[in-house]
Amino acid sequence: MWRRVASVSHLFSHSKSTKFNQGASTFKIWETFTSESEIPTPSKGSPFVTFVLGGPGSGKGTQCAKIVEAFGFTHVSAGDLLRREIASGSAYGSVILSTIREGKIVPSQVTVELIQKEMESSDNYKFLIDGFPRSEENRKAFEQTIGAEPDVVLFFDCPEQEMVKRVLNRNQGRVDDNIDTIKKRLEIFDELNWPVINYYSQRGKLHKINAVGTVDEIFEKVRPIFAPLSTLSSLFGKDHCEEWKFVPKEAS
Ligand SMILES: Nc1ncnc2c1ncn2[C@@H]1O[C@H](COP(=O)(O)OP(=O)(O)O)[C@@H](O)[C@H]1O
Ligand SMILES: Nc1ccn([C@H]2C[C@H](O)[C@@H](COP(=O)(O)OP(=O)(O)O)O2)c(=O)n1
Repeated sequence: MWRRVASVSHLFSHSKSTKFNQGASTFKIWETFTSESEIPTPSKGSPFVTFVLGGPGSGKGTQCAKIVEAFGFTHVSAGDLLRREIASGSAYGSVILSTIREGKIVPSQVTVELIQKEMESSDNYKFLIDGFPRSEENRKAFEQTIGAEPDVVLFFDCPEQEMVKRVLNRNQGRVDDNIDTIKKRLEIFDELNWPVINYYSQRGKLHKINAVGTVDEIFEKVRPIFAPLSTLSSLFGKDHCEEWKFVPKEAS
């Protein structure tokens, strides 16, 4: 589905101590990583995908905004896409609304289709997929439909009490930000999201982040995970984004 116009992926396959000569200077990249398994290694022909996991109110959306600002990702929030679909009055709208109201998970086919459209309409190659996958069914549907594995998986680990407090204070008028629906969402999170978290943990892709603290404190734990991407920018300048640009297959 995706084609890389030109690739610099070979840079990602070096170990953390690789040195690059640039003029008089020698750059060492990946030094913020502590192990090989933490190095993002986008595969040829795929977008660079980061899944952002965590319970309701754990701060996923807040941290995504910081990552977008610092590292130029495109933020694709599954919850926002579903809410947009409801607002658009589409055929799926009423089913999505009642599912969200009950604190349940919308069928994967619907969510993956919305994510796919959003990715295909973007010029970017770096995506933060926020609030997805929320279940093994979500995960498998994405892999089958989009044909991509995530390069990085973030998991914002937050105590339940803190999540409840944050959601009740969110004040965005969401139909699911009330105590009854939150209880249900937390139950569903416990039941369906842990298998996904364990799956990526076993594959060495999971970055578990303690989500308690100020927004800036938490972001300082997130920043090193993406540092190699900004090292690439400083080595190659903004044009490297163009080199990585993805175009839909049909247009190639
Ligand atoms: N570190 C934090 N400390 C306190 N409140 C936070 C923190 N991060 C986010 N929030 C607030 O908590 C609420 C939920 O955050 P949000 O990013 O929307 O969570 P999620 O996307 O995981 O549901 C928002 O009102 C947000 O402003
Ligand atoms: N992969 C997803 C993501 C969200 N949803 C639905 C169910 C969720 O309770 C709502 C809101 O999701 P959103 O990620 O915006 O909110 P929280 O992280 O739960 O605060 O959307 C879904 O069905 N499937």
